[in-house]
Amino acid sequence: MKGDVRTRMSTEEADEDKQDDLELPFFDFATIVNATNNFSIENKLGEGGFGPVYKGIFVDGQEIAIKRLSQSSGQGLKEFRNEVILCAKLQHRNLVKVLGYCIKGKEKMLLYEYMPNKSLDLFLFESTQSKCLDWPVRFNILNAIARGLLYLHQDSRLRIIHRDLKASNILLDNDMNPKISDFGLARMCGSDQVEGSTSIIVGTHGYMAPEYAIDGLFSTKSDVFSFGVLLLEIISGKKNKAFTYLDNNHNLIDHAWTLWENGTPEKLIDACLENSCNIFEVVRCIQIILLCLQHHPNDRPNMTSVVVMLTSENALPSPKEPGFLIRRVSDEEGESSSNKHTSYSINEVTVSILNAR
Ligand SMILES: Nc1ncnc2c1ncn2[C@@H]1O[C@H](COP(=O)(O)OP(=O)(O)OP(=O)(O)O)[C@@H](O)[C@H]1O
Repeated sequence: MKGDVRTRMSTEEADEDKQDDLELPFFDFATIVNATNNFSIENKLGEGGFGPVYKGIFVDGQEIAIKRLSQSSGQGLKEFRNEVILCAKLQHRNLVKVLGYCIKGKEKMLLYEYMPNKSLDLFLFESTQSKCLDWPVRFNILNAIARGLLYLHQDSRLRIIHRDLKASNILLDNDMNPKISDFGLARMCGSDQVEGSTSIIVGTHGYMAPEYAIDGLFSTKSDVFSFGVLLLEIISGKKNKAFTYLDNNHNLIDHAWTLWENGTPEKLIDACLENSCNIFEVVRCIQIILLCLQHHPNDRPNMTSVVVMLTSENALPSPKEPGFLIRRVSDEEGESSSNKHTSYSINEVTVSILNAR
């Protein structure tokens, strides 16, 4: 890496914070302060559950994004190290590249490649982005996400379950190529292990598979469910969690299933795609989505099959009913942030199961 100057320790104190077993370059705090104009508000790109993200520019002109973990985020050194360790071992054109890290006292930061078009959610859901992404762009995005996820599940040195796949974790480069980001919640599993369980459910409402939201069981197939939700949002231009139709008990997954059963899946398609979409391709994608959203993990395809289905014209199986939908009571009462991480013990959570058929 060309940044020897940047990684050089400026103080003895910085040396103390360097974690020698982390395989990523260490950047000293002064370098980052300089690159972000002392974390100025003008440099702020956004804010997630773990803290603000800033744009930075190194003295040689290289642009970077810096995630500064807020001390109240709940992400401790353990999760931080988890993300750093995972990121160091992962390399794929559809995963965001992590350039290094910085720890100074209680400050913990991750440095990423800068993605000029920020995140997919801004294009799909924000009214400020007036430009409609046309179908070829969306189709490229969803195919590329599928390949990134396939790499995580099967082709990387490790087998990774992401656990927080969603539109705001898909970053877009200059040419609108997507890269999956945010590995803070990801879990490694051994070559034979395909699932795990936890009593602490972390993830994002609207994207969690039922077996994960209810029983804390996560697997590559719970990621496949989240991928299905993400695709549904890409095709409809609507946010699953925010979508309501006729009554509050009818969300986007339910709506998609109803349209499918009625033989009118094309009604799901984002209205602004009217002139750019290939209707057969989109309806095929909707069928793939519904296969990914099936209630039982074993019924869902793995990512190898999904990639094949997206790129071939082979006949597809018929989907069974989608998974249960979960909401916390506080959501129904109108939680202010629609995009917050949930982190709660399943014993404490009050869930209402919608569409329990
Ligand atoms: N590498 C990057 N390049 C450009 N913008 C980025 C980059 N990483 C993050 N951002 C911007 O910062 C915002 C916050 O990102 P972050 O990953 O912290 O949270 P999030 O995914 O939006 O939410 P959550 O933490 O709940 O998952 C993103 O939505 C995106 O707009």
